[in-house]
Amino acid sequence: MPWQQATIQADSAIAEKLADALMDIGALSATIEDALAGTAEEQPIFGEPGEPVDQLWSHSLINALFTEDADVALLITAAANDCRIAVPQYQLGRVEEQDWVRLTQSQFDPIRISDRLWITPTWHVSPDPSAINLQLDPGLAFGTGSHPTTRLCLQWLDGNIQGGETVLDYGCGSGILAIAAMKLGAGATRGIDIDAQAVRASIDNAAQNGVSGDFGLPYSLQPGEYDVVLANILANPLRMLGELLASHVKTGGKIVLSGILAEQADELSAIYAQWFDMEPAVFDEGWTRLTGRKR
Ligand SMILES: C[S@@+](CC[C@H](N)C(=O)[O-])C[C@H]1O[C@@H](n2cnc3c(N)ncnc32)[C@H](O)[C@@H]1O
Repeated sequence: MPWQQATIQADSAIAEKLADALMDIGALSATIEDALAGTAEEQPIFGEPGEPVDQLWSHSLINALFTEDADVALLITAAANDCRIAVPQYQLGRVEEQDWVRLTQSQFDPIRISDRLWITPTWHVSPDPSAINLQLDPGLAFGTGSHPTTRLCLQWLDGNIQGGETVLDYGCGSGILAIAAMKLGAGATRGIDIDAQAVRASIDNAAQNGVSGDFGLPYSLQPGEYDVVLANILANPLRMLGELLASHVKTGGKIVLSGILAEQADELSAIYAQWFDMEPAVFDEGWTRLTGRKR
């Protein structure tokens, strides 16, 4: 069944309200994007829990999907009336029925972390069968290896795990870091996440990869010290979790922090310097990895 797609130009001040009104009035979906995406004027916007983003792009586009028989002109007019704005300019197109699973899968290729470490979706043949291949499919939990924050941690693991280290992955998401650590030879490994769905995904992904990490919610984390603690979360939780994370690192052990924007690096490094001898930050696409050795 094909659908009708309206691409609507919207003032940033009204884009969110108009998208909501379109949904209320019968659109199947309504997403907002940067009208300048893919150009030099593209405007990245990052949000943090507890710091809601009240800003949209200066030029926004709403992509709204409607059934084949919907009177799109009438619906957009009604939504505009709801928002008390003039009927916006829009273009109408058709979205044909496709094999959506295949289309989605075609967007995920194997990711090379290093010569010996690859992240490969299950439907792909591994590019190098002799390498360490993590089989991970995109799912509901964060962590497919494509995001710079994850990649920075995987590169650290690849360069630093020698064998037998105990590892805590705090904010494990898909479990990718814990699983990579185990595949690289780490010893007892624990993964923690506040999201029960992430814990479930980590358990499933570990089984898929033939390793058996111990994953759970934060309350299940017992006092104990690890050789390596990884936390790819975001600056705000990392600010608050410093003391807790430090308490789980052995003297001489390592902390690896990611999910930090480049401009937040100095501040976060100063916080963790209370417990760790911090090392120079490493940057990738505007994101930062911080590492330190526990005193
Ligand atoms: C950016 S994802 C990282 C996932 C994975 N470790 C990776 O590197 O790709 C952050 C994860 O941290 C979890 N998280 C956020 N705040 C947390 C907290 N205070 N305690 C535990 N987990 C948290 C989120 O649910 C999410 O799964």
